[in-house]
Amino acid sequence: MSKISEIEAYILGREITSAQWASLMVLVKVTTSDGKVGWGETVSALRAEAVINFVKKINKVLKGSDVFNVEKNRLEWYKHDFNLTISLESTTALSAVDIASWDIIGKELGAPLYKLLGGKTRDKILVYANGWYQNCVTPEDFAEKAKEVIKKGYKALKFDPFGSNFTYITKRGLDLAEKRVRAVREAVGDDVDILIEHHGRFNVDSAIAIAKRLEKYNPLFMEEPVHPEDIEGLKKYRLNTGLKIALGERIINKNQALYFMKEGLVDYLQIDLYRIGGVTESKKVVSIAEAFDVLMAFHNAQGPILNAVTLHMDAYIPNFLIQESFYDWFPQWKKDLIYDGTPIENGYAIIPEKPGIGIDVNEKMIDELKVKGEEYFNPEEPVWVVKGTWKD
Ligand SMILES: O=C(O)[C@H](O)[C@@H](O)[C@H](O)[C@H](O)CO
Ligand SMILES: [Mg+2]
Repeated sequence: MSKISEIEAYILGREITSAQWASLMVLVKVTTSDGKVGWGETVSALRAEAVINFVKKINKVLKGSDVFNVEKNRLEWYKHDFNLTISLESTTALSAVDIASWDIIGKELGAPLYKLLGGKTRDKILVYANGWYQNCVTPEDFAEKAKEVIKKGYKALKFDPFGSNFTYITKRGLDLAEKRVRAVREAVGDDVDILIEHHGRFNVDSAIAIAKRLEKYNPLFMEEPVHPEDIEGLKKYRLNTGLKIALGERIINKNQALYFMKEGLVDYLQIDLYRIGGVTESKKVVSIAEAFDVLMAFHNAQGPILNAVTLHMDAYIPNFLIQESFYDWFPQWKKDLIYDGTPIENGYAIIPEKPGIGIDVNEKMIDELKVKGEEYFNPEEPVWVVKGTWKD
């Protein structure tokens, strides 16, 4: 039996790049009694230290457990934690341990993760670019950077054109957002999909005004148009607009996901393996989504291990729309950490084929990348924006 002998977690980072949250990652290492190692990764947005503490608690609960028993191990933590399904810190810590466990399981069985999940429904993964618009302020800035994205072969790109507008969008803010979107649409042409990111920061009347102004540019979807807890607003948005709604990156349990689908409030579900419980829980949500004809567009905005494991989910699921990718805009150390193991080719990601998650971690880099002290914080710009875009 492959018993879990040690679960470790480190905050890794170097310089602040495309955004603060993208400049850190929490790396989780699971080691078994027979020396097998699995890698997981989880959230860092202002919670890195808290998540590390939860991983230490999970280590206490799961040490000695069989790494293959992913359901039992989850239930064991659920039994002890009492708040697993309502605590982001707890669910992200467990998610990383779950991802690392599946990495070991694949290595033990000599199979890439997608083969354990359901094989290949697609041979490569259509991706959309994010992170490409760092420091873009004017419409010309956005157009110029968008052209570079298309030159790399991407067929879709996402961006947040709303600057520092929050809750209520001003007329000036709406005019400038439209100019930015129009500039991108003109730069990329009609055959490339543009996806609008709101970062869940508007009241519903602003979100509806935005939809009415931007629908002529035919966005593939409108992501998190209203504040994430504003269910009544989302219902009103659904009644007043015809655009597709994408959401889910903040969902931390399958019951929340079910609610949005049961109420018809989501077209494209963006759960993230690092928030909802890793591979084990994501598999369940994918099946619920399939039953509601909801397509998957996994959120994937952290680091290279999370990116790789998400590609295995994309490989097998029947209800796939498109995959988010920051890969080409990762700080170099994130690519070097996995020997640049999951490159994007002409707008598609290649599915890793080696056993487990299918990437190798450059362990020699870990010590040098360990962040000492407090996470970086910039009071001028929220942690979740692409750096240098909280401007009008
Ligand atoms: O859709 C996305 O990729 C996310 O909204 C990112 O833009 C966030 O900034 C990040 O997830 C914060 O942790
Ligand atoms: Mg988002």
